[in-house]
Amino acid sequence: MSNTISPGKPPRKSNNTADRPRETDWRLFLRLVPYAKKHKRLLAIAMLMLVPIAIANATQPLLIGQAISLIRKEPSTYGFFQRDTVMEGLYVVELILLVTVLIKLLMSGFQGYLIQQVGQKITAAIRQDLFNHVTSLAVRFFDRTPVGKLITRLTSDVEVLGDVFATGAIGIIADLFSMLVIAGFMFYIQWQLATLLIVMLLPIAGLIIYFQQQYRKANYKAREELSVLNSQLQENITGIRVVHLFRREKFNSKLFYQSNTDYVEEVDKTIFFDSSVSATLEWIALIAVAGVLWFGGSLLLKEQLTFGILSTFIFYAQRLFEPLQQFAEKFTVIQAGFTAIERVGDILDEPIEIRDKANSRALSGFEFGYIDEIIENLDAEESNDSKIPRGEIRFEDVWFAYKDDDYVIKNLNFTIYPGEKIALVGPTGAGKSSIIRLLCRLYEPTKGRILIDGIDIRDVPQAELRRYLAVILQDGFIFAGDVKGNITLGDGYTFEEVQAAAEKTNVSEFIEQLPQGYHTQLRERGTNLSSGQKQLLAFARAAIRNPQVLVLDEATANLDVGTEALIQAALNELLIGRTAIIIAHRLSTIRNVDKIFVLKRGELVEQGSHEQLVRQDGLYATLHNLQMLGS
Ligand SMILES: Nc1ncnc2c1ncn2[C@@H]1O[C@H](COP(=O)(O)OP(=O)(O)OP(=O)(O)O)[C@@H](O)[C@H]1O
Repeated sequence: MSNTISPGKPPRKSNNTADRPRETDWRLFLRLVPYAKKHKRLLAIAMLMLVPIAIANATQPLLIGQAISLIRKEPSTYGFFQRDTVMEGLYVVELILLVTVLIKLLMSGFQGYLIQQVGQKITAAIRQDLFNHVTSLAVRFFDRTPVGKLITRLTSDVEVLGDVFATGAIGIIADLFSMLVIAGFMFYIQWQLATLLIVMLLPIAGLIIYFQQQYRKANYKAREELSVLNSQLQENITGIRVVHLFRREKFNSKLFYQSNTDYVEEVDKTIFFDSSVSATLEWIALIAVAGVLWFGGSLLLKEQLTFGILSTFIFYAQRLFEPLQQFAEKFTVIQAGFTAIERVGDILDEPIEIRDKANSRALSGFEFGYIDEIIENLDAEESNDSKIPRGEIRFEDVWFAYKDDDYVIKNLNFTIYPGEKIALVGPTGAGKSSIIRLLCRLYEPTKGRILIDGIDIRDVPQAELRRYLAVILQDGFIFAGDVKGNITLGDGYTFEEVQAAAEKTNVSEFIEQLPQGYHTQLRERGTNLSSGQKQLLAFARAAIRNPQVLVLDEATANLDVGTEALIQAALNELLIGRTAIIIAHRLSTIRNVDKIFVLKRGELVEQGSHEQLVRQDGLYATLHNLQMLGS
């Protein structure tokens, strides 16, 4: 067996942490298109309704102007309204006005409902995609991303996106369309006044766009500060016991105060830009009316304009700026929505570092279902032991760094043969758990490769690899749900299989003592179980999966001596014909393994049986002697 202890040259690592450029609004908007496409029909109906709504909207000022022209018997009165009496003409005007009001009222309401419905569906789809994406990301991503930050993006950012639809802010599209129709009507009726209003509109639109951009920047920062705030909250809640035990309340409160103040400062900036937009629009609408009165008045005096048309334009001046004013109201929500798409997009764009190879079979001759076959063979092995032994693990020139060139595993070469029981020992931080993480492909080696039964683990689908290997950690993680669910973890095992797995690992007695046995509800993170009890469940969880390789990372550290002996007896049975890797600090627990690998600062410095290593008088012997002294 090859075992290269001398370290080679560390491999070079590429630095690919280039900043992603900020996306434009248009590109952000396009991100929603694939989601919107799924609701084409509903959206098409909503968009079609824009036409009658906008026409009804633009007709109303015209009708009011016509009523005035009728009363004043002006030449600008349309022939259609010139009836036998003025009153009759007015009735017609009012009737049409009523129809336009009804169209606007009913259609706007229905359109708003449709858009909100689609919006909520889109938001739900984005939330689902985010969840699926986040849970597929490599562990490395979670090392560098605080949980609170992720939770903010998954909950409140997605919620903000939902608000864009829920508050009707999306109606801005209808408002903009209305502006276009109004502009068309104005030019048709009186081009000079129409030009005046459009000329006033353009610089204001520019100013609004400027404020909008500033608001976006400030809002992005505010959301970042909120993430920091949430990370702190999350950290304090999950670590509440340590906070109390070490009296960190005041100290943490000060830290929180700082983050809270930073957040408020950023929010203040967003309020400033938001108010600037509202204020600008408030006075510009009045100036537009004044402009129409001044210019229209002079035309009227020269008898180039009638009172009817002047009144129509006064209404148009208001209507034209109305969408912009509404924009100001919806502005905050829309901009916050863009920030949310940007932040959510950042996560969705995060590449999935560890993927299954699309054509793994072609690359390595690996057959999909390989692990299934092994498991079948394992079942059969109990009665028939003529099968080829499997469960060989080989590390070939493996290097690994969590970040940059800070290698925690250096030039590792070893082979674990089928059915062998191996122990990894070494001082704290030597890299024992990192080896396990690499073996399960939670991280990829920076250099070198890991083989199971001669196949590179990168060529094995992750789901199969992780069924092939079962890992029991010191902290058995518990999900909210019952005991049975925490053993099956959503796989379709029957109740009998769950019971059998628990019996096989000697944990059935403990489960049956729980208030409702296998149906006892466990709280999130298993707060109603002791650390040892959580570990016991982890054994049943591993056993039911019938793994070929079992990894125990300080798996019995939380158990009392009696329970540990019981589990050990069960393990001895379970491990027959299977490969095992055991990490243990208490060297007495691993005395009987086939081989012990001794690690020091990521390097394999010694290997052999307990007796051989004690005789060798190296690091293992020192650790062993120290423990003997202590006991
Ligand atoms: N997620 C991580 N990001 C960065 N560095 C890490 C990470 N996890 C572990 N390390 C570093 O890698 C080195 C090896 O850690 P590892 O957990 O493999 O040690 P170990 O031998 O299992 O230690 P212990 O006996 O204390 O469990 C340590 O120096 C540790 O600081």
